[in-house]
Amino acid sequence: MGARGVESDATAIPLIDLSDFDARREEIADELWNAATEVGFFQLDGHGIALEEIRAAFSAMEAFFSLPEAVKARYPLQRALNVGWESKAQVRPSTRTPDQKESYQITRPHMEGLWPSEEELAGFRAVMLDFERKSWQVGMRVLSCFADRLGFPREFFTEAHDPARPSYQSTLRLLHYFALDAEQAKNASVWRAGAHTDFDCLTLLFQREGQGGLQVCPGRDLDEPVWTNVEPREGVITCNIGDMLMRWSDDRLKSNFHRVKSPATGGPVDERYSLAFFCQANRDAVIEGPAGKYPPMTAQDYLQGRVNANFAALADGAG
Ligand SMILES: O=C(O)CCC(=O)C(=O)O
Ligand SMILES: [Fe+2]
Repeated sequence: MGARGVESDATAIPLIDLSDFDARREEIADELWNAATEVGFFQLDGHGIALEEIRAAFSAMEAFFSLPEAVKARYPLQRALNVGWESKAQVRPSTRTPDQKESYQITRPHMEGLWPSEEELAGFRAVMLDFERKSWQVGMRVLSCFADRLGFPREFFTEAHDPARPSYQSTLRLLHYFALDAEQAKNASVWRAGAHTDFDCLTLLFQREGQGGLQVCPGRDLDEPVWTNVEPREGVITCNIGDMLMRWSDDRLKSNFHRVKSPATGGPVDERYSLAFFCQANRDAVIEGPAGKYPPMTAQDYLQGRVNANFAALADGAG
């Protein structure tokens, strides 16, 4: 998975319009189900988050990452709680080198002492909390369609991702991929984000036009992966199914590999920003599929198992 691999644009990433949701629920649920069972990736339009709100979140994120390193370092990543700032600290089993990026994680119940002060960055906290809530609403809408199709009560996943509970662990992640000089850009072992699947139920990704690089590999077990570019479109949300929902659906919904490659321009590469919202079920939610394919497990134990497996893979040299 560390190699550059074959690239093709043969796989279409479905674009699904959520507008007029209540009246069109059945039709939308069909489209989401087909995309999630076949490709594992889809894009959303008509989702109700205004372009100005998305732009405001990107501006606030840029302002955060422009703070001096010494200020950002006051809010360091707390791995166990998935909050705070890291830089070049994420190593993937697929590449074994640190992703060339910095990120800042927001997980509502655990932010004490981790917000930059109003003097350091006025308005940041309010913009981000608002954006987190709006992203959550879109995520829950999509998950309610999967609940219908899986035979769960419609609000089943909304209750499992309840932000009012201390066990809430959905996360908004701000991502800044560094500019690369020509040497780094052509170095095959320099990765923006190495190939991985997400651990959560559903990921919502906001990208900027002209700042591409996300590639997906539909078909989880391919020995020879074929990578498809996901073109960024402003205002469109790119979604993927994560491992937690794959397990919860008895493997019917597909969590697929994806990565962020530096574009092969032959020269230096500009920086890139993206925003990801991870719908990750509350720690005490019990993951149990309708057909009982896997034994029940809490979301906390599930995630811990995944994190441990990643560390083990890094330690024993498996890719
Ligand atoms: O920045 C991107 O386009 C993708 C990020 C991603 O896959 C992740 O953070 O899990
Ligand atoms: Fe991801």
